[in-house]
Amino acid sequence: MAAHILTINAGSSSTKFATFTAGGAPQEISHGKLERLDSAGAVLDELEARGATTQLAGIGHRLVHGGSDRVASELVTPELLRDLKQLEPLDPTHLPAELELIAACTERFPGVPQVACFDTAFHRGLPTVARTLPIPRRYQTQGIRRYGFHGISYEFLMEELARTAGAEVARGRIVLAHLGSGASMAAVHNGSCVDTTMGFTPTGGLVMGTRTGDLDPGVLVHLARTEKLSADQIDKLVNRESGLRGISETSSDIRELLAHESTDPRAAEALAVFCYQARKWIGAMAAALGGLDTLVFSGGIGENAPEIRTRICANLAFLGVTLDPVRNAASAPVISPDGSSTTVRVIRTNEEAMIARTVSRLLAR
Ligand SMILES: Nc1ncnc2c1ncn2[C@@H]1O[C@H](COP(=O)(O)OP(=O)(O)O)[C@@H](O)[C@H]1O
Ligand SMILES: CC(=O)OP(=O)(O)O
Ligand SMILES: [Mg+2]
Repeated sequence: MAAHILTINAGSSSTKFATFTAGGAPQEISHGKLERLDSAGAVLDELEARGATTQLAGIGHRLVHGGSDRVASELVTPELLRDLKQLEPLDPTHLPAELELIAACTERFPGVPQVACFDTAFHRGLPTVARTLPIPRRYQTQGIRRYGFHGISYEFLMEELARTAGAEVARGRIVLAHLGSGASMAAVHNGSCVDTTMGFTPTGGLVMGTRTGDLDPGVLVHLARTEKLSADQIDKLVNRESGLRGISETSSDIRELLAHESTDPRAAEALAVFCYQARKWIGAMAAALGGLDTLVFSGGIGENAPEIRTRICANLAFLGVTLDPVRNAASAPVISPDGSSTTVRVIRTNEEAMIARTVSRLLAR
């Protein structure tokens, strides 16, 4: 059996993995999804059982946070791991588990090169005006600023857009909407990201499955005082108990909320807030770009929920955004009518493929 590349994408709600051919453009051999497993060891046991770990030429990992210094993918070294360990408090939802997986791979597959791909790298060129958070300047030197996330997905979407719609379209004013259990948007012009909804952590921006997104900081001050919430309790509140789950009191999953919205007003309200906020953020990103040529829907929700896309795009005709109902219902590659001033697209993201391409490129050096 020929050597292959294994990619591991440890997201907040699941771990996705895939294997690809090594050498040349990576072709997918297999992929799968693991629901939450308790330990990195258990993840690797499962991958071994599924035959994903034989003949490894390299392993690629998604790392949600790379801090200020990691602006491109790189080979995993002990120094890199030491640096990343320092960043753990910035993203307790993703980073500790990701670093544990790398350590477990080092132990189990000694000598197999590993590559770290950072979600933050796509946003490295954010203009100062977009990356500056309005707190005292001294905190900037501690790295407190907007980073932006989902960058591996955005990189893939941009490559797909250039491949399917052409380089000129990919240079235009584009809003990429990655709507999954974590959700964010990026505003891209001339191939560079000029703004994004997530901030210092993946808790910011749009309302999500279990995360608040942007929230008046005064709410947390109030709760810290009245309920004496600790930092860990606030973390749990804003990352795991809020968003769609918090509003609906039942589920963080759009499918379940859609199934119950006619009988449960809380589910209906959660969906309404999600779609309203997504629409508002598209408007904000379009304002950052000075107009909109292409809107891309992606992620589990963006790719699979026509009803949600319809509700998000309602009232966006002033931006040139309209949907063709038949195309939208089919989740076609283009879901706007012919001749629209703004083209609305659905692109299935593939973070694993993007990671595999990166591993292949770095191993070829
Ligand atoms: N057919 C569907 N209709 C509506 N929502 C869907 C559908 N399939 C998936 N989703 C939504 O996508 C979310 C998961 O998105 P995904 O991008 O796979 O997640 P992750 O952020 O874990 O990578 C689910 O919580 C669910 O709300
Ligand atoms: C950055 C982020 O929120 O990732 P995910 O959607 O995979 O949780
Ligand atoms: Mg994801």
